[in-house]
Amino acid sequence: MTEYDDKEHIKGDYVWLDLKTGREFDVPVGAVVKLCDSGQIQVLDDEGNEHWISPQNATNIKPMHPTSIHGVEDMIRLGDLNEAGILRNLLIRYREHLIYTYTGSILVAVNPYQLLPIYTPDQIRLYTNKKIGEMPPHIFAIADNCYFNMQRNSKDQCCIISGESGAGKTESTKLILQFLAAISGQHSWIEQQVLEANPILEAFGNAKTIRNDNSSRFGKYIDIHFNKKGAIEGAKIEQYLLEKSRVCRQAPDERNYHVFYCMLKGMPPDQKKKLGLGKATDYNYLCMGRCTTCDGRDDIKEYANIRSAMKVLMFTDTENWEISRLLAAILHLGNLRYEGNDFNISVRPCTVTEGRWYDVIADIESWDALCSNKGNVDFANHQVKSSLKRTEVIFK
Ligand SMILES: Nc1ncnc2c1ncn2[C@@H]1O[C@H](COP(=O)(O)OP(=O)(O)OP(=O)(O)O)[C@@H](O)[C@H]1O
Repeated sequence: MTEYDDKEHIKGDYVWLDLKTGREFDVPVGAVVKLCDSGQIQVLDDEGNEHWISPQNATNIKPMHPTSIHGVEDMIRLGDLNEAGILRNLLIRYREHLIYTYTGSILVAVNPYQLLPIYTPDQIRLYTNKKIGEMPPHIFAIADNCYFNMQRNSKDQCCIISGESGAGKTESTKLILQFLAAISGQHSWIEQQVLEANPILEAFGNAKTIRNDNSSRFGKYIDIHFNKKGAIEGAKIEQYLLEKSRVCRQAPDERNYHVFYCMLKGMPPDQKKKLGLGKATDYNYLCMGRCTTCDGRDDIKEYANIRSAMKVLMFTDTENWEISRLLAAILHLGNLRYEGNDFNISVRPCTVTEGRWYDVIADIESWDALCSNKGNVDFANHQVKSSLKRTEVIFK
């Protein structure tokens, strides 16, 4: 027993309150003693609830270590280094809009779900060329540390960003890139291209899910190359495990990839006419989740951003048009309906009973490439009733 957990509780003391509810994630919460009256103790917990603790339940409260009372910037310093201590530390800091906290060299970020004024050019300047710990915890401090370790030691550096869906990984990645681009100096075309790759990747690889309106449905590894002077010279982005099934199916309240909705909202009418495109609700592949819009996302504006990012990345007009045609063909193909003709032979022909814009579908030169990528799929041996599934197989 330490000195601080051996004493009588008095008004104003901070304690850990273990309500022992038996529920999942049952951890003690912080509380402050409001009253001590003939053995009974009244406490007010961090969530604003009052509790009376009888002498029989006195073991439900334990004194709090002084480091947990007002929180610490580096959780290594917590006297109560346990789940309750960590969670309370993050909570009280979060309530003061301090979303970043260190645990040694690891940065813990709590998603604020609001734009905080902590990513300005002034903040970038403040965090440039500082040792970790010299300034309050910040994602810029981690980026700065990597950059200067790379320069000082001539060694590659790596940041791993992990967390559950919606935790803020994508935003953190963008902030690190923004910081590196700002401090590496020259503001070159290459730097611009590295930054502008994001809107394109997000358009084709992010979607609205029930947990995150802009959920990345793939993992990525971004390799940034710096020259000897520390300027960005190039980048390579590798993507892993794209959730291909989303092209054909979406869970309730979820959307397909952003690019489809952006294209239908933002493409000029004459181009849409050529591709036979209508509105999102016209396409099976876009409305399975019964959700074609996304609060807080402006698909028209996003389409303009995608197009300008494509310009920066030097996609030609022909390439842009081919991409639009491919996207349109996917949507039309999703609207086709089939009927089997003869179920007695192994290669079962079928008739398309419903569908329009065959020319857009048939005219896609890349179909062959798409299908041959699926090398092992034997279309002939699938049941004709699963023709719809076959269409999906092409996309997956
Ligand atoms: N630092 C931040 N400041 C303000 N808002 C943020 C911050 N980090 C995240 N958000 C908000 O939270 C949302 C979800 O974050 P983000 O897309 O980065 O999560 P994620 O971890 O990449 O999720 P997923 O694994 O689903 O892709 C963002 O769209 C943004 O609104």
